[in-house]
Amino acid sequence: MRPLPFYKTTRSSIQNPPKTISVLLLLHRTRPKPKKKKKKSKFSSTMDFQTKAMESIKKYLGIAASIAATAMLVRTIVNEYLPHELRIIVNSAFNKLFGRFSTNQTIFIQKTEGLTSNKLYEASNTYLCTRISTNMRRFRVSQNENKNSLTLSLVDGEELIDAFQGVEYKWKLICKQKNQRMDRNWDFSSASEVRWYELTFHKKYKDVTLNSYLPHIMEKAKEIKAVDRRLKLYMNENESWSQIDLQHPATFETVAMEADLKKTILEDLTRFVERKEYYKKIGKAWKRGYLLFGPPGTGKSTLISAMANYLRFDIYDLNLKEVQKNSSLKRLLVGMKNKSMLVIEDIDCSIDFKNRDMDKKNQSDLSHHDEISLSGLLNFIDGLWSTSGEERIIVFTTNYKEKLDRALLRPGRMDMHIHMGYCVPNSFRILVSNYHAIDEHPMFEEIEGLLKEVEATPAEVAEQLLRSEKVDVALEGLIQLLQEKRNDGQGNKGNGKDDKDEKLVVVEKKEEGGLESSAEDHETEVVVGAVNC
Ligand SMILES: Nc1ncnc2c1ncn2[C@@H]1O[C@H](COP(=O)(O)OP(=O)(O)OP(=O)(O)O)[C@@H](O)[C@H]1O
Ligand SMILES: [Mg+2]
Repeated sequence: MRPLPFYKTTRSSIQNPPKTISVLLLLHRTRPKPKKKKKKSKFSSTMDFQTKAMESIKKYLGIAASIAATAMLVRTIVNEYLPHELRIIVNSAFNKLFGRFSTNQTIFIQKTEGLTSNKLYEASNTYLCTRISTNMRRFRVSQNENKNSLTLSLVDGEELIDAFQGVEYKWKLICKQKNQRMDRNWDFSSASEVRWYELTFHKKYKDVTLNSYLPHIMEKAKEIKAVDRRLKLYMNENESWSQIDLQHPATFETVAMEADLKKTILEDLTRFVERKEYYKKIGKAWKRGYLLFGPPGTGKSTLISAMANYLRFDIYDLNLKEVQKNSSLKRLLVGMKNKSMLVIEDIDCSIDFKNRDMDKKNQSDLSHHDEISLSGLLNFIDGLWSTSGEERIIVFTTNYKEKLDRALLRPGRMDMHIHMGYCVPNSFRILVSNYHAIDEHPMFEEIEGLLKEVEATPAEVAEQLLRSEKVDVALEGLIQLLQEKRNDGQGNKGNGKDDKDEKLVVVEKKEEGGLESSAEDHETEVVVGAVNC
């Protein structure tokens, strides 16, 4: 017999056990001995194995989750309550410990760095607005005063997944109220809130992130801002520029001109902005000149606005009558920003430009030394000014190309000469589609026939089209105007000053002496879209 636990075993007690003990003894004796189990395999069946495996996984996941939760809790407490120095020590210990197990790396992009704003944060903000999906659980929507479309953005704590060159990036915006315990080094600004982005990616893509992804975001943000920003129209008063928002709605779609010419100009502008490296290589200032000529009301100013809207360039409308001296002119030109257009309208009459010989005389005459002159303007545009900025377009307009000084027309000065002519059937179709949104009408045939006979400017045609919202009434008015012109004989083709066989002409002076020795490098004359009348 085996001794009972906790009972003092004496001979007499064994022989005469107390009553309760006897019962227990009985029970103890009568309890069937546990049968020895046959040795089985550890897992009786596959099911058993799977269940055990699941249980173990659950157990370990549970442990891992509770470790992570505890770690997060400790970390929060540390960040909230510990003094700065201690916090750094504890945090770096945490990072060392958990960093070993993590394959990810996280970059913090704070809104402010010290007192200044962080450009990378601003760029990320702009960039991420374009990456938000409307399928996200939560996102912010706003509408800017200057924009027609809605802007979507991230909300605090929401994650956004982005991809770049096959790498996945996780973005998260964090906003925190600043409190006294918050690290003073964290944010010096007076804002009551601190914000930052957390950018997480696999650590093997650290180099791609720093060398390609972040620069890509900066570049994209620049492009987005360029499209969003309001264009400015600068005008000179005395020696300084004053600015207003440029709100001219003209686009290349709405400018009424011959299709081939339009295409040529568009391609030329696009090539110009894409050729930064080429200009650098040939050692030429990154600028391009356009001379727009044609009768009043043919769309020269409209085309300038369309060019500015297309390139997203500000316009500097230089009134030369306001400028007395060459030195003032230089000051104004130097004050221009990059990515801008210098426009001098009616160059032939905006200043009493004597011919260049007179200019030379003036320069030798001390009394006229600083007086504004054509050579002063051209030399400055070609010389110092060109090298002080980038991406500049210069546009001169005139109603009388033949009156212009030869210096203005010489090759290399104005790269393209664009003739804006009277309204032709093609331009009429664009105008009528702009104003009345129609492509066909029974009266078109008569109008187009009349336009081939008489000279009417697009401005005149546009004015008629605007007279009534009813297209029939407007077109009848236009027919009447064109018939009157024909009957008067004044506007008949062949009589006017703008008597040309070609409605639209581009005379392009190609760049000379470029390193790229191709046919392009020779001076060429291109006639585009000649429409015989
Ligand atoms: N080619 C065109 N395409 C579209 N609209 C035009 C065109 N030409 C003229 N218009 C209309 O006529 C108006 C006057 O045109 P714009 O001021 O562009 O002519 P301009 O050639 O600059 O004249 P000016 O020589 O007198 O300065 C514009 O506001 C526009 O409504
Ligand atoms: Mg004009």
